[in-house]
Amino acid sequence: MKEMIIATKNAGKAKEFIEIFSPMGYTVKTLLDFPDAPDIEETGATFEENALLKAEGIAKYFNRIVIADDSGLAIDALEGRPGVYSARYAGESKDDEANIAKVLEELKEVPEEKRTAHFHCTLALTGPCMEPVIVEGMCDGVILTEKRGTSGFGYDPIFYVPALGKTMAEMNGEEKNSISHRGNAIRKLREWVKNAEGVI
Ligand SMILES: O=c1[nH]c(=O)c2ncn([C@@H]3O[C@H](COP(=O)(O)OP(=O)(O)OP(=O)(O)O)[C@@H](O)[C@H]3O)c2[nH]1
Ligand SMILES: [Mg+2]
Repeated sequence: MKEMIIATKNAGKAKEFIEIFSPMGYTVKTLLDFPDAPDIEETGATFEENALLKAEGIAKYFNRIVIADDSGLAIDALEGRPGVYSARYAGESKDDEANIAKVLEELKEVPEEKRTAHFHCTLALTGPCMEPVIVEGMCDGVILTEKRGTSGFGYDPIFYVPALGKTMAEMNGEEKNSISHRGNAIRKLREWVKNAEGVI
């Protein structure tokens, strides 16, 4: 069995990587399976810098190829915030509910037509003796005034995708992966992974 390591401790991301890579015959492991793996500080100013920091740190620890994901929500009316701070927007405890509450409070006076937003996902794949591969995916949406749906994670309940007429938390895994920033980025990497079979 082929095994792939995703350098993430986020269970929501882990589920989405498993959904996409399992049908390709990969057993997907994440850092939730390796509690002793080091914590990599996300000190970068961009998604790409943070994805690279996580991928390089964890590839060195395992001495093998890994993939890292740095992602977040950029809200136009908030000049792109929370951006790279999406996970810890309301504090270091990384509380999804508190993050949503903070965004809704900040957008309180903002009318529907100005509540446009975008999810970004940057993936970095790297390992010993190779140049990193970087891909990006995006998804456009609108921030609602209250939560809808219970699936997914993070800001999914307030992120409405006009193309499907649902919030990301109202979609099943297949629907979300078909249009999401992460799904779009993983599909770009999938070609690279197919061509590198036997190396990963
Ligand atoms: O509603 C959402 N649906 C998504 O599909 C999604 N993707 C990212 N995000 C938000 O952006 C942060 C990433 O920050 P992040 O890349 O640093 O990841 P993280 O700290 O959660 O885990 P790790 O991979 O670093 O271990 C996450 O925590 C979420 O708040 C999402 N929210
Ligand atoms: Mg993080």
